[in-house]
Amino acid sequence: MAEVIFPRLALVGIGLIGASIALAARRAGVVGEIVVTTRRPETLRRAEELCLGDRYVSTAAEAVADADCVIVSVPVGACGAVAAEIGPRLKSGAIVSDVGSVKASVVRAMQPHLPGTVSFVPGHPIAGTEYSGPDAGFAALFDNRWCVLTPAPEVDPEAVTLMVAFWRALGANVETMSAEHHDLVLAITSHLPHLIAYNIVGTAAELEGGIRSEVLKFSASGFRDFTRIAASDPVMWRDIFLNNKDAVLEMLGRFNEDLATLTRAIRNGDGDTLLDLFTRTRAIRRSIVALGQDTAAADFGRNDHAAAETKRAQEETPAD
Ligand SMILES: NC(=O)c1ccc[n+]([C@@H]2O[C@H](COP(=O)([O-])OP(=O)(O)OC[C@H]3O[C@@H](n4cnc5c(N)ncnc54)[C@H](O)[C@@H]3O)[C@@H](O)[C@H]2O)c1
Ligand SMILES: O=C(O)C(=O)C[C@]1(C(=O)O)C=C[C@@H](O)C=C1
Repeated sequence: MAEVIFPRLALVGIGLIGASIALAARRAGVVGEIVVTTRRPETLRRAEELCLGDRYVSTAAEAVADADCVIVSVPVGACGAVAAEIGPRLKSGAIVSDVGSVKASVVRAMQPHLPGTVSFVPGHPIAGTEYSGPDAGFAALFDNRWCVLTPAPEVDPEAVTLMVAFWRALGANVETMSAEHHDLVLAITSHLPHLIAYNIVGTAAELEGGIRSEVLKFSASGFRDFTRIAASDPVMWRDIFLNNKDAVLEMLGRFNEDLATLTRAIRNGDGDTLLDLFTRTRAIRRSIVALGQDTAAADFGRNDHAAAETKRAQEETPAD
């Protein structure tokens, strides 16, 4: 039996990530009691039906009382308001963390509301799917995925050690870095890919009637892969782009320059430029696969949900 790291864990927000933390923490046996709270009563009821926690309470302030660790798993734009609500109720010595996809703005929004008696260890598990809500959670989500922690240099190292141990127990590999560095890296590896997916699916949707229906009919795996990403939660992604504006604009600027180079190569029939880039990008894909960053856990969960979604869509769509 694993050692309990946090006798009482409070989860504020119980969607895909909050639910997966609950399931993975239970699987690992590293928490005593899990207290769950979320904004909407129907989501809280659903979390209870799914047995994600031990206690379910209607306010974040109530949930965090006496918690050893509090993990906030709500859209990044809502983190500041949650911190303002829980700040006065936190136990002295507690650890507060989050899972937001953007770090610097979340730190700016949350830190001022947290008392000096608690340790703030912001986090971001780089693992997810395009699904949302408590039903989407699964215990293996973090297996062999990265979790980045961005504690300020003055944070109690003991608190950081506990959070590292917690995420490792959940299956993740952990690295610490500054919030600003995290935001720059994630702008290119996660945020820009989502922007491109939203844009290409939007462009296809704007095509005139005849072509548009053919795009849907003949959507082969290339376009289909983009539609998966473009199905990700709209509120979550609105908040990410609004909160990582500078880093995303920096990467978008570089992207646009490189796209102009490709545009010119196609116009000029410059096959060497195309071949050179495509050869280098294939090598990158192969090294990512070799590192084991593209497999197993998340795909397992995603495929389960994808199969369920396909079945649902088939049942709901009348054959014509
Ligand atoms: N989905 C992913 O792939 C992924 C991966 C890593 C990190 N994240 C980050 O995790 C966080 C949660 O994402 P998720 O995918 O679990 O989302 P989700 O939509 O599945 O769940 C969000 C939860 O937050 C609650 N919530 C929503 N708005 C709120 C508000 N204004 N105030 C309080 N609670 C509110 C919801 O009721 C729900 O319980 C986000 O910050 C996101 O950036 C997401
Ligand atoms: O796999 C997916 O569906 C994801 O988009 C997950 C993904 C990512 O971009 O890798 C999305 C946002 C999170 O902050 C972390 C992970």
